[in-house]
This record gives sequence, C-alpha cells and structure tokens, in this order.
Amino acid sequence: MRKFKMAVCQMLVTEDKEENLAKAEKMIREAKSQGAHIAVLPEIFNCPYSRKAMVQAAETYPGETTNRLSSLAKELSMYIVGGSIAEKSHDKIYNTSFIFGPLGELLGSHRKMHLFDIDIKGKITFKESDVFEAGEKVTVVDTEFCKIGVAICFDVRFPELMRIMALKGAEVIIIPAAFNTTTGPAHWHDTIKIRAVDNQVYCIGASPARNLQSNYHAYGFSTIIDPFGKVIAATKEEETIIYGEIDLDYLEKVREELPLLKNRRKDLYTLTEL
Ligand SMILES: NC(=O)CC(=O)C(=O)O
Repeated sequence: MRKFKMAVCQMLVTEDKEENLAKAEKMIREAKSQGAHIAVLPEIFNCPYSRKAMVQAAETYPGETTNRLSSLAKELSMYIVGGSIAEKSHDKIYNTSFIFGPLGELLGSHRKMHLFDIDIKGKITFKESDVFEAGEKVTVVDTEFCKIGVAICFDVRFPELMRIMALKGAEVIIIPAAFNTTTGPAHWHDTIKIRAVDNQVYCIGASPARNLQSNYHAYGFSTIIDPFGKVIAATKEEETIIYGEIDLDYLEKVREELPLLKNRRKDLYTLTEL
C-alpha cells in the first residue's frame, strides 16, 4: 500500500498508571475506528515525566505496558509505536519505545540515545541521566508500508542520527517526545520540520498534552510534516488525536524533483555509524 493513515495520540498523562494505560488504549481504539493504520503514543506515556515517577513505573520487557500494547495491536490488527516507557533491564533503566506490528509482534525497540541533560538558567533544569542509561543503537523497523525510523525527543536534535535513519531507508521518522514550554516554542516546530526537509521523509512528533498539574509541562503541539516541509496535521496543548495521510508516491516525487539524498558529496564527506 502506497498510502496509509497515521494517528498521533496526544494524551494527557497523569500520576495514575492504570488511568494512563486505559487512556492510551481508548485513544488507539478511536484511531483504529477512524481508519488509522499506525497509532503513535508520546514519550513516557504511562507515568509523569519526573525522576521519581519514572523510577517507580519502570518495567521489564515483556511487562504490563508492553503486553497490553502488543495485545491491542493484535486485536486491532494495527501498528502501534508505543511512545516510550521507563524500561528496566538488569540493574539499568532506559527510556524505550517499543514498536508492535499487527500480529502483536515486537518489530523493534529504541532506547533514547541522547539523554536530556539541560540547565537553562531560570527556566528549566532536567537531568535525565540521573534515571536513564543511554541507548546505543539506531532504530529502523520494517512495516508492510515502508521502513520507519524511531527516535525519542532529544534524539531529534542530532541531525546525524536522523540522516542515518534516512540512509538506512526510513521514509517515515517518528519521534515520541516531551518538549517543554521553554524549548518547545523556541525549537519544536522548526526542528521537526527541518528533519523532514533535510531527509525528505515524513516526520512525526508525538507529545503528551500539557498537564499543568504536573511538575513538567509538556509542550504539546504534536505534528505530522511531509517531505517537502508542509504541516499536514498539527494541534495545540490539549488532549486530542491528529491524523495524517502518508503518501509514499509523493515522497518519491519530492526526492526525484529535489534530489538531496542523491546529491550528497560522498567523495568529500561521510557519515559512519560506529
Ligand atoms: N525532553 C527531551 O528529551 C528534549 C527536549 O525537551 C528538548 O530537546 O528541548
């Protein structure tokens, strides 16, 4: 199929894990009823984005959250990009996205590679590395439609990673994320857009809705951008689902008419994955 429908569930994440899981399920069911083939959840969707909550909610794989996503993907016969959760593995915790196919099978998982350690004076200080270990591999999964790259939030700021995914054949790049009210207005829209334009991919940013009851105020503004940089779906802060059609023939046309990937000067520079 050269066209398919993507749904981004911008869900309001609360302190209640069960409520979050039930909400994610409800939104995915709604996305399916609207004809979506792929549903995407935001970064850290089963608990608040705080050190204490993430440590408490951490689960091994397979575990409660991933079992529920897998069963739902199978029941609805759809793809689910499971935002991310705190994944416990041996004595470490990772910020991990689990991606399920329509048989409920695990297609891949991405552990956030770049941890969000920032200190913008008077605005926001956050040190993800207090909780998480960094992942070490680039994630591109095969689907019946195309290859899809998955990276998490701060990862999107590293253009080399996005380019490597495109070079590995990704035509869609999905970014479960939780930008905030300082960096979001400054960088979110432009960053997602330029990753789409540079790599001539559909780029999807999936944020939680903004929850003013929580300590971390997610930016929201989930969006789907096409390979020419056009916003095909977008929202603001509130809880909602946005939908967009992914058209792989259009992507091919953009790549033919404006041949960026083909015209790289590989004789002069290279990008290696260590
Ligand atoms: N939360 C993140 O990982 C990244 C973010 O908010 C930003 O890059 O800004």
